[in-house]
Amino acid sequence: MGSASCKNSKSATPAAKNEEAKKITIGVFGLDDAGKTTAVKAIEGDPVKEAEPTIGTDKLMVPYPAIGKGKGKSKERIEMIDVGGGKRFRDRTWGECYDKVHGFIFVVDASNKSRIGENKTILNDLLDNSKLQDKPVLILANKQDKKNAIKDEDYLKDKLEIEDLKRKHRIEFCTAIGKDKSKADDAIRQGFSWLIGEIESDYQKLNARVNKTKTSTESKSPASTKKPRGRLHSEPSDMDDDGIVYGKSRQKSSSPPPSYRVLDTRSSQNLSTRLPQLDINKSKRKPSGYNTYSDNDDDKDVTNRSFSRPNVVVPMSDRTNRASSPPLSSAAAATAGFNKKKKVVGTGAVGNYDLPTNKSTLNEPKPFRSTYEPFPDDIPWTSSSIRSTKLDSTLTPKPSMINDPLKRSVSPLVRDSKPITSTLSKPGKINDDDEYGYKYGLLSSDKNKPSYPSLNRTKDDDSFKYPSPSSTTKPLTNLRKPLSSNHGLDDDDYGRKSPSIIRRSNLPPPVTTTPTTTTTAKKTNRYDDNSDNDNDYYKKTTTNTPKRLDSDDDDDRNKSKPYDRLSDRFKTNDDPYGTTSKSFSSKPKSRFADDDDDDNDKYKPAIKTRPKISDDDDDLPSSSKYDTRPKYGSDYPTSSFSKPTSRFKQDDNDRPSSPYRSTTLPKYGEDNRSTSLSRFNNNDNNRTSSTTKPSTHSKFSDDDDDRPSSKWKPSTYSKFDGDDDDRRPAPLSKIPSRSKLNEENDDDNRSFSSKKPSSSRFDDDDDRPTTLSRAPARSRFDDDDDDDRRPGTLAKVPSRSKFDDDDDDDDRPISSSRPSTSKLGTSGARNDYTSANRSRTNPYSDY
Ligand SMILES: Nc1nc2c(ncn2[C@@H]2O[C@H](COP(=O)(O)OP(=O)(O)OP(=O)(O)O)[C@@H](O)[C@H]2O)c(=O)[nH]1
Ligand SMILES: [Mg+2]
Repeated sequence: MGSASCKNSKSATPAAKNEEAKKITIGVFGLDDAGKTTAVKAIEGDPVKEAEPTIGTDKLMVPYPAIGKGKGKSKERIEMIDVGGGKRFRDRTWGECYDKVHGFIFVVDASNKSRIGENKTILNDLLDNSKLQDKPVLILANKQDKKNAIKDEDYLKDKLEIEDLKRKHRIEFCTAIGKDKSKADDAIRQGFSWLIGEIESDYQKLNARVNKTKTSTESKSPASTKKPRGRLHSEPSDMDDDGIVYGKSRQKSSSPPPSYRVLDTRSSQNLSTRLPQLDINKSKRKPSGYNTYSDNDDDKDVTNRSFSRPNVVVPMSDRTNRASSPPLSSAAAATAGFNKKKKVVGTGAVGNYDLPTNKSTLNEPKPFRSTYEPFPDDIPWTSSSIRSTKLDSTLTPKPSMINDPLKRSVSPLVRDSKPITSTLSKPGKINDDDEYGYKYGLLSSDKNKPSYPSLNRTKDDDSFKYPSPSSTTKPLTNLRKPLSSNHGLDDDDYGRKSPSIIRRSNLPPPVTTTPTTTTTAKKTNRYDDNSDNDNDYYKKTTTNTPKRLDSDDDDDRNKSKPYDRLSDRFKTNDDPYGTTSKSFSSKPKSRFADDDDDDNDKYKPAIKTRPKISDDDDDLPSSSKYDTRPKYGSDYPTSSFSKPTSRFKQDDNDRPSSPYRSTTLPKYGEDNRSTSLSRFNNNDNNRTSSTTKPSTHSKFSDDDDDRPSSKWKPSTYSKFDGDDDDRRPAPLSKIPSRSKLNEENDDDNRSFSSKKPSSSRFDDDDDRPTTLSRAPARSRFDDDDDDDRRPGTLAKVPSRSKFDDDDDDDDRPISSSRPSTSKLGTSGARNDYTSANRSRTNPYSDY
């Protein structure tokens, strides 16, 4: 590493001059998710299928292209400065590279037309920058493998507004993720060769500029003559290359890192004297799952790449939600005010707080916990107590309260309601649970909105990449929102405002049996299996459930006179979606129908009126009264209702369950097991695997049987139910991965937990109900924040690729699922996933 730099041409010997002539530094710029890293890796000869989002800057050496005489045959290397494309990086770190490069590459995701305007702005800013003036530029119109990619040069130039570009430039239409693993796409190679050739042709001039800048920098900071070792890019500076004065705001550890690299032109020493000391090393945490980042400052870890990731300095504002964050040292405290204003300390930081390092396992749950931690869990929430509470009208949580996070946090009663919702077997409660998760975990959808711009491929994906407390919750939010919005259940879910009354009144006389109907429903019903699973799960795990259900039912009965059977109310659900319409087009509805079924009868009056065939309740003790269940046998698609909720319930184990999965799965009609999902079926064992578990039980397990589980049960359970603690926003791992939803490939399910699964799922319901495989919603996220996308990590998550193909246009919704994947520690998984998806389509368009 570091070959690029530091020689002063004036003092070089002839031999050194030759050597020096070979030192070329190329900057690689472009928006996040454009494919910069992928392109660089291709040039390096180490192609990757799924590059991690770049944080800060990354340097690596690539072979000299095979141009000129003997070029490419030597050991000469060209330094590539691969920058993170996130907005924060663009704003702060890019500028540090401008004067170091002899030329640059600008990578454009040609398939993402929605960001073409952004590309135009960024590119023109680069072209207008004096530090890059007259430096040759290679524009790579990447992702040509995607069908909607811009392939016309004139068109692209027009869009980028570079028709009149005078400087040396070239546009290559390429596919960075080449098919040939051994070599880069020809267009990339040719373009790179051209670029190097142009630089060589004007090397003296260009190199003089580079050296001049270096000399200038060195003279400013005597300390640099000592060649302190440290992070190249993360070193704070008083002024960035763009002239932004950070001055005191750029704080860093007073004690220089163990090593400073030769290339570091910043004076860490000066900084240390100027700035308050912040002993951040002690609090340094290595983000789990983050593959590329090395916490170790020691150069021993340095191979041919350097990361600019600085020690994590969490902005005070961010720390507020992180109970586990280590206390600030006195020095840190002294600078806290400043940090608070700036939010970012140090250059590297471009995102300090964007970095995954901010998060730790300890931190994850804190944010949302804080709201209700004050309320001890010592309250014996037994089923009976819950029951009694529920019965007590005064204690019954009102939808408004439930929905209002503030109220909940303040009122013990509200909190109490939480357990109720989570534990009660009513189907509607499921919604509540979701609500709960939504409200608390994600309430912050805005507040917690990940601030890891570059990390995420998708806007919201930040959390994926780098799961943080806030980020973790996000998925839920997304998930929940769509549901509620679609069905108008948002806040009313809880309200099962005695929908039963409505039902009962409206329902026709109960149909005792319609075996045929049942059968049909089963086939068509995608949730069939799911329900079964849930049942199994509950059998084993929850003993009280039946009771609760009963009691609940009883309540309903009390209210409703007309009911002959509990099953009646459920039946309605089945009919509409199960028996009558099997087409997936109806899926969206059916999904929700299932979820809501009970509570939501009000929403589906039509359905309710239909004769009820199903015995959801059958198994339940209460059902005995009605005794409907045996009639339909195991085939009955009970699961559909409970499914959504049940999923969460089973999340006990940290595995990311994806509630959505059900939506994606086409298989509901038939034997669940036969479907790809089958792996999840019934295996109790599956639970052991984090990813599969949730899905397995709730959705897929098949107990076709009638066992006494109530369909509602699933619904009633909140995702978090299983774990007492789980009600709170689960850690990322728990959160259903969006990937699951999308997954066309069963295999990939486990690998990702995505934040946004839920939302996506609903988005497309109408449009593409039929194919489970699709990642429905992704588009919806795409546009949210261009910059922000990608959870920071994790999310870059793996998942992004999944979405890509669905909509070429949308392209990446957000970042990141990457992070999440990596964070999850399943980088491999992510890769798998991406690769699998990639074959289909473009992973993420929007970053
Ligand atoms: N379909 C397709 N996907 C690509 C291509 N090149 C890159 N990608 C994908 O685009 C995503 C982003 O690639 P990266 O190389 O990480 O993009 P980047 O510009 O380095 O992103 P940041 O580091 O966040 O700035 C990854 O999922 C890649 O697999 C391509 O030619 N075709
Ligand atoms: Mg990158």
